[in-house]
Amino acid sequence: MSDVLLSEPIVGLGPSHAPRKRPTREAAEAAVRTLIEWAGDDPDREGLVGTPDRVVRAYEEFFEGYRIDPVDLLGRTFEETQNYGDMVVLRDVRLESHCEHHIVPIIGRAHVAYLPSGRVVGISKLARLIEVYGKRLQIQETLTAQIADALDEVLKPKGVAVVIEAAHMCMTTRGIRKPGVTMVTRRLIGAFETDTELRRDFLGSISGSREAFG
Ligand SMILES: Nc1nc2c(ncn2[C@@H]2O[C@H](COP(=O)(O)OP(=O)(O)OP(=O)(O)O)[C@@H](O)[C@H]2O)c(=O)[nH]1
Ligand SMILES: [Zn+2]
Repeated sequence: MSDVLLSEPIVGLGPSHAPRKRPTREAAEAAVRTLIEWAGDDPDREGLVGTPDRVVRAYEEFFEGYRIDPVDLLGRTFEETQNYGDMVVLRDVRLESHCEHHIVPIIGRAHVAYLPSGRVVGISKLARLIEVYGKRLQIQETLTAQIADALDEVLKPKGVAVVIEAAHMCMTTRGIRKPGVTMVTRRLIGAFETDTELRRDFLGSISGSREAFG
């Protein structure tokens, strides 16, 4: 199997995302073919003959977050805010990721808040930040921490809060098979950690938010 250098390196904050080599597309398709055979089917039958190509294209979509730099994403900020200083909350952002243990979906919702110190970021960039880290192989704790830390490091606000509620298909469709179970994780930084009233405000503003697991 010959390796080619990624045209764009895997990027991100934190030590686990150093630029890496990745295998060729042909090698990736061959691996899917092997998995089809492992499952017990014939990769040459009509219905499956295009599947390795489709799976590799799906992987490009599921994991495109490795090729997007969250720092660039949050780079454009606005300072003309009439000194707006209260918290900004984006709630009920649908979250789609893949569990790094079984490579099956994690589906849920994320709530992100920050307390600006002068600068604000375009609201869509918060949703994009969730996507960048969601479209990588993850465990929910790391995903939560990465989103919060990126916002904190780039925007340098007075505080950041991230809450994720998600269902893990590796727990619902296999293994222990417990449908309806959701995992809740949170990362509170700065004022959200130290100011009890602010934290209560934030948690109140996301409670009773709508269902997003469908
Ligand atoms: N903490 C945490 N655990 C996760 C997450 N996603 C999946 N897991 C768990 O990761 C664990 C992997 O356990 P292993 O014993 O190595 O794998 P396994 O034999 O497939 O485990 P089972 O799922 O229990 O069948 C399982 O307990 C999963 O439920 C996550 O986001 N955070
Ligand atoms: Zn899993």
